[in-house]
Amino acid sequence: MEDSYNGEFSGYKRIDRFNESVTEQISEHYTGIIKLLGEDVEREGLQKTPLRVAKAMQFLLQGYEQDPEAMIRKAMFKEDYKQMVIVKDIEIYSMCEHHMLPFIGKAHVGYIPNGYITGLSKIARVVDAFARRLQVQERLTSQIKDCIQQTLNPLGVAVVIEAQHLCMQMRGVQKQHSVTTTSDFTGAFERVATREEFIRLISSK
Ligand SMILES: Nc1nc2c(ncn2[C@@H]2O[C@H](COP(=O)(O)OP(=O)(O)OP(=O)(O)O)[C@@H](O)[C@H]2O)c(=O)[nH]1
Ligand SMILES: [Zn+2]
Repeated sequence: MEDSYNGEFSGYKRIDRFNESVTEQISEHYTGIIKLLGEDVEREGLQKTPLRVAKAMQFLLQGYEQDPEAMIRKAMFKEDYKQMVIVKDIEIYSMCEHHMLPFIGKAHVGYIPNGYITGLSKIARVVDAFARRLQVQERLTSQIKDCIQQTLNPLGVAVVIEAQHLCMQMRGVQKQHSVTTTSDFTGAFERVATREEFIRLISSK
């Protein structure tokens, strides 16, 4: 999808234009899938649906085209601040790799700088870049943590994700209200007191 990048590489992909050949191929597959599911792909409402779905799926899974480490590395600033930085309530729209159905929730990310801070928006961009892939919630949590640890080399990183999985709500076990919480920590957050401070801060309204 070479032609879908902005000129200067910064880790982001332009999301308003997709590679035409890939879009066309995905679209053809969806035409087949819709037919196999018993629908008439020629009827008016469905004529453009395979194309729309092809674009939607590429949007939802655009994380493969992004480089989360590059996003942070281009916005690292020297700073002596050594207290906790927390970005909480970052919306997550990810796709369960088992059923290709969404899981939706919030990520809370904290780190304790060790000479460098990063732009706050970059934390949310890193979350998005990993979320917009076929995922399990556990791996998503760890990938966000590893990315921040490897780039900023902070004194510690903490990531908590709370999410609802449509594969458990719309189908399968059909539990409408279940919420899954995952967490992963490094460094200073392995100390109970530090971790508890983080949990207290992300729990406050
Ligand atoms: N650990 C984990 N499991 C997930 C996640 N998303 C979906 N799942 C689970 O993946 C499992 C796949 O189990 P399978 O038995 O292979 O699939 P299935 O027959 O469709 O399972 P049911 O959903 O129970 O009907 C299910 O238990 C899902 O709930 C996730 O992010 N993490
Ligand atoms: Zn699933």
